[in-house]
Amino acid sequence: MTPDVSRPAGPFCSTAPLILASGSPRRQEFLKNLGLDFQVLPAVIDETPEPGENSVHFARRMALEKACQVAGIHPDSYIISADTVVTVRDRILGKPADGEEALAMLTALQDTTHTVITGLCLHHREKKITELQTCSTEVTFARFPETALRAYVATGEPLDKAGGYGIQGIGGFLVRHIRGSCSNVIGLPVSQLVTLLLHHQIVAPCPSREDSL
Ligand SMILES: Cc1cn([C@H]2C[C@H](O)[C@@H](COP(=O)(O)OP(=O)(O)OP(=O)(O)O)O2)c(=O)[nH]c1=O
Repeated sequence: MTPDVSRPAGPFCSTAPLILASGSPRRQEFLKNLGLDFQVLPAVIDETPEPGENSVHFARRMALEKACQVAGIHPDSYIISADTVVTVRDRILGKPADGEEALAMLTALQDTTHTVITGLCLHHREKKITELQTCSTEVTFARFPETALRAYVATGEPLDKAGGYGIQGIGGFLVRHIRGSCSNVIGLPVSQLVTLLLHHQIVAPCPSREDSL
């Protein structure tokens, strides 16, 4: 593989075959920034909550199902998967189906605090390793006129994102306060993930980086 010279080398190196079971460009970017070599293999699963299922259970179940599906094809690799949902007043908000649903989600989040929950899974079928964790972040939105929300939806940014916004992009204007991991809101609790990867010795600090100080 040709190294990407425009990107500074990340602080870690992979020590085992690693698969990201996600089509999310944000999750891919996080792993690239860490310096990891990995393959991308998005899982295709039914992402519908069971009746009465709470958000934490749902996000964990989705992350586990994504990992297990890809493990069926690659039982000899470590698989990372995640699922991010927004929850407000006991409702689970996934990705909006269209602009109208995105607007309804953003309206429900106005001037209030919601929780962003990510289920994170690290799985290796042959080694019988399944780590399933949760990360929660509280996000408080300001209030804006409906015309502003409509104009934001028209940018197209909300459509592939849970809750109908992207904190890392234009949607940053919606957020008055955040408590907890920001990377978690963007789809991957990176600090928690690196702790897991180091614990299982799947990544190591990159020796060339350590020596170049
Ligand atoms: C709230 C919020 C969500 N998101 C994204 C993170 C996730 O990619 C997405 C939630 O959908 P997910 O179903 O978690 O992930 P995905 O469909 O993008 O990818 P895959 O199912 O293949 O793993 O919303 C942001 O990028 N910024 C935000 O501020």
